Amino acid sequence: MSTPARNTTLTSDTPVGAPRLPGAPAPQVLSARPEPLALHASDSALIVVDMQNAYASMGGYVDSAGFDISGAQGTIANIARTIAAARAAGMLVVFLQNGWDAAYVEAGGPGSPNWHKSNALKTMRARPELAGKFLAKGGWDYELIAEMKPQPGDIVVPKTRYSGFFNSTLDSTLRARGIRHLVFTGIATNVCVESTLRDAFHLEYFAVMLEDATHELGGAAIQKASVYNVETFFGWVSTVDDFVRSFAPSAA
Ligand SMILES: NC(=O)N/C=C\C(=O)O
Repeated sequence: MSTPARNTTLTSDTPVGAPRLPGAPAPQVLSARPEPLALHASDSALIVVDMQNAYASMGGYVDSAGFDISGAQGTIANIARTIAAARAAGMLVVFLQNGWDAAYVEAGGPGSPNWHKSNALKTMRARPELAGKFLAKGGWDYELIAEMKPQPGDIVVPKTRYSGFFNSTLDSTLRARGIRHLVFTGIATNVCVESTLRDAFHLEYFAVMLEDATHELGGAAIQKASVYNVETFFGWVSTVDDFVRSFAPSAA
């Protein structure tokens, strides 16, 4: 028996996806790597991760903390296109919203690794003039960006850590609706998108990330590494064009 060469991505043309119940509608086939995915709008959700001023707007947390988000505008346009296609197809749209109460109790105190690793909390401690500004519920930084306002039928799930599944209603919200496939977009590819997608894998969801609808924190090599991780270990990788072609062909 031959073993695959190192760093070779195994591919196949046969679509994969969650088992289908008898009588379930025929799936769409989404072109993806390492193989196509078979999913239907009714058993899938579009997950829009943390498209808040903190992560996508100049003057927000990550910009103020020194990360380069100059490329985020293209990502915003691509996510808006994906949301429109999902809504047209009748696919559930879920917005994750990251942050804490205004007193930062939910952020954890010094006994929490989050208190030590969160660059929002660290930046506010280093620059007291910014205290209370980042990721606090009720503030501009916490708000979803103007281009991504939820519409009736969409669901907003607040979260307090990088993974959208941790201490949140996300899993029960999806299971109650029979969702088995998750389509990931948002910021940041290598932090909250990947953390949530990894947890999705462990919770038996089939997860696909639209690589041109995500933006990294840390540079192009980080984006590439995260895409590699998803494609090789945790799920599938596709593009906005392929998603729109599969679910809203008249908009493609
Ligand atoms: N939404 C994210 O990926 N967040 C990344 C870092 C942070 O929230 O500090």
